[in-house]
Amino acid sequence: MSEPINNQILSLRAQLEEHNYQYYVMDNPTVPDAEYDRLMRELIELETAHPELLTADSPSQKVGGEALGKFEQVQHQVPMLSLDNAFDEAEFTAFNRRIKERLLSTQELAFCCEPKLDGLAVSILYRDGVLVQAATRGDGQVGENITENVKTIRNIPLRLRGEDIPQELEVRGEVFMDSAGFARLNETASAKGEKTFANPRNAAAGSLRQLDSKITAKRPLMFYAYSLGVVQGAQLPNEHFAQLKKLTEWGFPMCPETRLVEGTEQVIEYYQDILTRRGELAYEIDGVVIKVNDKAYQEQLGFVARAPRWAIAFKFPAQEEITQLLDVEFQVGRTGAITPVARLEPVFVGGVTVSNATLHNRDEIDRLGVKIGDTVIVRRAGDVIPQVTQVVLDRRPDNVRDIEFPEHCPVCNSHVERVEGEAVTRCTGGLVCQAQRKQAIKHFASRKALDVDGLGDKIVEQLVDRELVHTPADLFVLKQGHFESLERMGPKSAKNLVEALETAKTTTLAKFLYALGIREVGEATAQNLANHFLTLDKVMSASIDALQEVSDVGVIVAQHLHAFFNEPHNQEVVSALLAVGLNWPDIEQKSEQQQPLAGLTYVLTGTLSQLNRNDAKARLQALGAKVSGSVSKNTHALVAGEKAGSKLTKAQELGIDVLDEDALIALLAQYE
Ligand SMILES: NC(=O)c1ccc[n+]([C@@H]2O[C@H](COP(=O)([O-])OP(=O)(O)OC[C@H]3O[C@@H](n4cnc5c(N)ncnc54)[C@H](O)[C@@H]3O)[C@@H](O)[C@H]2O)c1
Ligand SMILES: [Zn+2]
Repeated sequence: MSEPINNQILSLRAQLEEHNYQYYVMDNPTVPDAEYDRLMRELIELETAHPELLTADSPSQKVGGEALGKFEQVQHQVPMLSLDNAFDEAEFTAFNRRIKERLLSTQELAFCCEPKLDGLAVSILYRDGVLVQAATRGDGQVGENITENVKTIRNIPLRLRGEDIPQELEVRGEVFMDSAGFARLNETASAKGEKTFANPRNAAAGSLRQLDSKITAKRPLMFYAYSLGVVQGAQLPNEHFAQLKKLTEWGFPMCPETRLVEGTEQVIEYYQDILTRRGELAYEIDGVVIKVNDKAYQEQLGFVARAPRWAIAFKFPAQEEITQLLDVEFQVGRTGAITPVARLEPVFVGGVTVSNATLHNRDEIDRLGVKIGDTVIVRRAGDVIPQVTQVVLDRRPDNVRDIEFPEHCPVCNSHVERVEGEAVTRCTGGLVCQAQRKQAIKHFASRKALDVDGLGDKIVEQLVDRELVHTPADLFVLKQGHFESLERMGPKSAKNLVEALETAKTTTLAKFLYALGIREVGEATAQNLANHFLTLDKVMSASIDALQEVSDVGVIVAQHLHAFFNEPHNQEVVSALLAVGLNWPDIEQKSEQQQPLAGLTYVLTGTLSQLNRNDAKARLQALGAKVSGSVSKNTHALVAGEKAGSKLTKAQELGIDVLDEDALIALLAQYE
């Protein structure tokens, strides 16, 4: 009988040891805390049922973490312990009952309630009011000397303030990273292609345990004091809460949510209140810590192997859980962005059952290295949409499949486009895609586009929801009766709307191009396109290179334009718009006289100091010149600003005229 049990115990211990190593030594846990806590519970239950199998070196008996050899070691005079957990109200009441029995107390106890900050414990030693040493918890007996790093944390006093300064004072508390600082740190790291931290706790631990304190100094670390170690040469209050108050007088920050309460009912109220506000707090917490307030009682209760009997961590529902990635589907957003969505084996996390999580984009999938069938960690913090944060590689099954990004929009089947340097993949069917329809039609009718008077957002939404309008072209075939059927639409406004649509049919090429809602094509760009190409046909058939000759159009905008007009669905809508009668006056080609630089190609290079490059380009174009991106034998002249490079060399090789900025200004002045 006890043979298989012993094996089970040994296996649990081995798993927990490995998790401890990843978590405490590498600051890079491979499973969520909830999973770790379950394994620990299982171990403790087996050991309790079979006390003969309990050994002193079991992870259930030790404070996790060992001091790394790369740091000097610090022996703690008073051990730094862990905390026992209560996972629900019943476990908390059981804790209360146990201690009352031990204390032979029939009265409700006073408790100090504190958020359980998710960072790491440090001990900071002051001699005659000056910070002389700081250490991590380590294995509880021996920690790591991190004095220089701790000195860089802005809200830790280097010198105590106020009066009655003790000869020796050891303050303990949590070093943590607030949520905003954590997000910023990870954003910067991922922008640089560096490794990101799984959660604020690991970010805090990784930042504090640096050999170079200059690195620590750059990290957004904070500290809240929550207890005392050694104290010599001072008379302190004999209640925990009052001691914390004393610490604040000496200049230590204390968590502002700390409260003194009486009895279990008030503890539960406190727990509920903090749980409700969990998402609003500036930092992450994984529960609250409940401590017997009376120091004499604390002493009477004492310790077990790895935790005090007088305190308990009353945990919140986990925000990270482990589950299976069943499949990946692709959703199309209002603006055409295609987001991969993970379909998960449903799992209870962050207080709800989660079966979908976002995978953000293609880069994120690559970064995670995730495949369909993988075991993954899902995180749901507050109201933020659940995310897949990590793959548990140890638990990758053999039959995993790669995630294939679609080449066509899953909603409208248009081509998808991915612009270089952008993480997002988009549907190019802006005018037809059901997912983008409302947005596209609102934009089409907006004031700076076709300016359809009276076609407000609410009306567009109803038209789309009732399937009366699929593309902007459909607007123009609607009759008064269609509009009258909408909510809050009388015959008069319906009639006005039909007339407004009729009026809107006559527009300009620039407004028409803008109304199409092509990504990054604003009013000014649309105007430049119209001036440059003169006709819609020429805009639609222009190559990426030709598009870049237009002022204000760089390679990205050119790619968006090209992709848009090459999508057959969009071509159909444009034809339909022309068929229902959209029209605009011809743009007059300026006469030769007004276009003294007609037929000449200029290239701009280097930095211009008096003119803005785009303006210079636009002004040359207004005079009829072409402005190209590269020098060839067809180039009429090169305008070379400061620090001109290879284009200048090439122009010189080809014997092409080179103008400096002053010469360009003189040229423009001559004709403008
Ligand atoms: N995911 C993993 O692989 C993995 C591995 C090891 C440990 N863990 C997690 O760590 C836990 C064990 O770590 P632990 O031993 O540090 O215990 P703990 O984090 O559950 O509790 C003790 C710690 O709480 C912190 N704390 C925060 N606020 C406090 C306050 N107001 N008063 C007192 N202490 C406060 C202190 O740092 C203290 O050391 C596990 O329950 C698990 O959740 C996870
Ligand atoms: Zn689409």
